[in-house]
Amino acid sequence: MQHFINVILPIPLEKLFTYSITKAEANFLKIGMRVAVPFGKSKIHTALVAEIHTTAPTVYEAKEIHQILDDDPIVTELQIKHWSWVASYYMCSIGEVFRSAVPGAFLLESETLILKNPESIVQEDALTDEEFLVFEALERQSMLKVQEIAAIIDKKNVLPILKRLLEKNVILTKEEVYQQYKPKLVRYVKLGEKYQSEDALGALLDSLSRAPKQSKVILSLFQLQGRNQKKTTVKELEEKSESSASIIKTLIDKEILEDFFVRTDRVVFDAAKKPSLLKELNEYQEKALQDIEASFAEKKVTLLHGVTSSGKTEVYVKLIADCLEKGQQALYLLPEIALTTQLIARLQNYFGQQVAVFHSKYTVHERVEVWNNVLTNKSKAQIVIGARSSLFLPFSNLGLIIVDEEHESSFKQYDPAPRYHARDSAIVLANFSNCNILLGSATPSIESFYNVKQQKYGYAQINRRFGDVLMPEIELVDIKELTRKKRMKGHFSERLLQGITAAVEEGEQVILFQNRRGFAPIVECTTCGHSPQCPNCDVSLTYHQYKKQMRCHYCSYHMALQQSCLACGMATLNTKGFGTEQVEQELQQIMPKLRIGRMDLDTTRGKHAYEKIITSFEKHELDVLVGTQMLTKGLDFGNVSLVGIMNADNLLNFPDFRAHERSYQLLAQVSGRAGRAKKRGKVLIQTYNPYHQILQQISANDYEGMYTDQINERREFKYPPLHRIIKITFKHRDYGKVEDASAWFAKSLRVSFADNVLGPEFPAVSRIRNQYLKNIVLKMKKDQPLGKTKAYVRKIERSFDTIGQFKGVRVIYNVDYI
Ligand SMILES: Nc1ncnc2c1ncn2[C@@H]1O[C@H](COP(=O)(O)OP(=O)(O)OP(=O)(O)O)[C@@H](O)[C@H]1O
Ligand SMILES: [Zn+2]
Repeated sequence: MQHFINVILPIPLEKLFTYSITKAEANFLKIGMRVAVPFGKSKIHTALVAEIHTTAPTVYEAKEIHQILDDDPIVTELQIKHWSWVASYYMCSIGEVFRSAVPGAFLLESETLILKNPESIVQEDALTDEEFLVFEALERQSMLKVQEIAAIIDKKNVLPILKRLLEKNVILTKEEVYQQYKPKLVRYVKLGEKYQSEDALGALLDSLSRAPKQSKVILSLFQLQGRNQKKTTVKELEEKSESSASIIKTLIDKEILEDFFVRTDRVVFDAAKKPSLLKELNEYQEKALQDIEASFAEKKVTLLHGVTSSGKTEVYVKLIADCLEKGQQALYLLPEIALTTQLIARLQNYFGQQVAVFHSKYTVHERVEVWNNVLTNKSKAQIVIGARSSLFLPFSNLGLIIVDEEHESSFKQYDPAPRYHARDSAIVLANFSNCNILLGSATPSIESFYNVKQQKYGYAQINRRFGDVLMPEIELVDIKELTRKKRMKGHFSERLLQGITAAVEEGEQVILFQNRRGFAPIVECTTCGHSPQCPNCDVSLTYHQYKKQMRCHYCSYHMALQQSCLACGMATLNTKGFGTEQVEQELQQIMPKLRIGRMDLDTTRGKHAYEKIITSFEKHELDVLVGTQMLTKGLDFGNVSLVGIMNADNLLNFPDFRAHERSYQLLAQVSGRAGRAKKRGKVLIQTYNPYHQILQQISANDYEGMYTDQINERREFKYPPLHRIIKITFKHRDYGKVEDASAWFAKSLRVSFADNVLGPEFPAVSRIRNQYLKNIVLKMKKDQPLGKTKAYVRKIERSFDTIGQFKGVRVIYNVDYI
């Protein structure tokens, strides 16, 4: 009898590929192990075993596998089941899900470039002979392909060796080097082990009396440590003792000093610190908790709808504690992990070292570590906090998923495939894992609230803020009149300036929100009307005053600000619109004494930049924080009494059927940062259109009213959650090709779906990085069988692929989203 495996290759192949294996291999292999397989012209790929069987493929002859890479599965069968759901629902291949789900180091192939990890301190005696050979080869040549390494050490089976070296942090794959984020190691010193006792120390100082420079180093170390009781870096010691690196090195060589390295950015929890007791819930939180538990008992997805600062996090903490008590794992999904230092600290405070953070910005090594800890159910990874990709971790005993801020649009991945929604995929994962799932938000998505209304989801509510602080008072400031009468100071109304002054005089803090970064979104010539465009994208360039640059926010294009118009040559360039940078600058001019900070993509690029701004605002080193929507995400500042929204209108006029819902959510979330701890907060919203329905609903805190309006609109215009949509995007450098390809596709779709096909239409930004884009939207009734529809669309795509004229046009699917 012959044996075969079907494997998942990390590439966009529609089908699993079959390879032949020996009987012994069949006995050894398990689903979820990796194998190295030949694919295409002499290429070796890492593939994942998905099925083991005895049926030979009919249309091709199965090749043999190259080798087995794992001793135990690294992926569970449940994951494979979940990944195939993701692939089929979001119309991509399971290989694409596999590729994005596992750390890059799991996917070595013959072409992968390997290099030495420059940050790592390698203990050579901890390496096996073979590992050492690889290490040595990389000392001589900085970068080698996997197949070259195989040749050097004369071994075909090189992948298992590389796998171990990756785990030991000795080597890196090339992709990793290109990651924008590099971990930083700081070098510290302490007194050597031998000199810890008084006697030994005395003897040492005596013996050093003839080496004044060395003894000065030792004395400086005492001074530094004595004063602040903390670890001393080599750099500090060098400066303090006015010595050189070589003197310190001599002392280290003599084992009088000992150096050690600490990663500065890793989320480490002080093991010595005792976890805090959970807070006692108030009666509203308690009631919500009971409702959630009752709903869990009925196996329902449950929505916790609690106003901002109602203490939802403490309810999650209770549920997590219960889950751990049952010996199960908990997953805490967040929209953007970079923005959550506050939350991580809060959870570590309760659960100590059981909290693991999974983060795409972490090194491969760290991601592999979390992966393995989750797989083997280590105590270090009982709670995983992570952004959307942590959904793909190898949980073996998942008891609870929390989707915090479930309404957030960043749960949707747009590029590359899988173009999935993490909340919806989490619901399916919970179902497959038979575990509880809680969605939480102060402003639930229309979809989730609809499911509550349909009684598909359970529901729990907290209507008041913790500590009975009132919801902030919201005031709309009509700036249309003020602008006409020229009574604005820059972009500030008198009312807003008064508010800021009053708050700051009381020793309170202010948050100002503007939805655009940069100084001004558009530069326009007042003579000829020309405004500089990005040469690669169909958008105007944004003016950034600080760098005196015009920048494209879609690609990285930038140019120096021109003195005169490129079209007509007149020196009449003017800015239109405004961004956070301008808000900051104007306010500083109006109130020079104010301490103002700014938080947007431009000020938070460095790894710690974000944390720094938050911390200095928390410590009240700043009076005012100006920022983009980064400010909205779950921040908890006690001293903010005023939130100012500079201009609500640009949010509302977005060309997306979710624009009004999003505006409501965004405004409610920013407003929610005001008055959280003691006294009632105030929100001032500047707008040209105070009668806009959404602004009225925001002022009245009327979520239900907003929901009713939106659901009616969605019903009328056939949008989710009442209808399903698939957006099909066509992409190519050639304008004409995109036109023809999309027209052909739309015509084919119309044969079956008639009026339910919209477009093709160019999106608002119809060219990005020199690629033209055109969209078709397919709408479906809820009861129309989804699988059949998708299969039909795929069939059209297959015919499309055979048409030579459309070669190279990319077809991209987005399900449920536009
Ligand atoms: N039971 C409790 N005992 C003491 N303090 C509490 C309790 N519940 C909440 N708090 C405090 O109230 C504040 C608001 O709570 P929390 O941040 O959990 O609200 P939230 O509902 O998650 O808000 P948002 O949706 O705006 O992020 C926090 O500072 C928190 O420490
Ligand atoms: Zn561009």
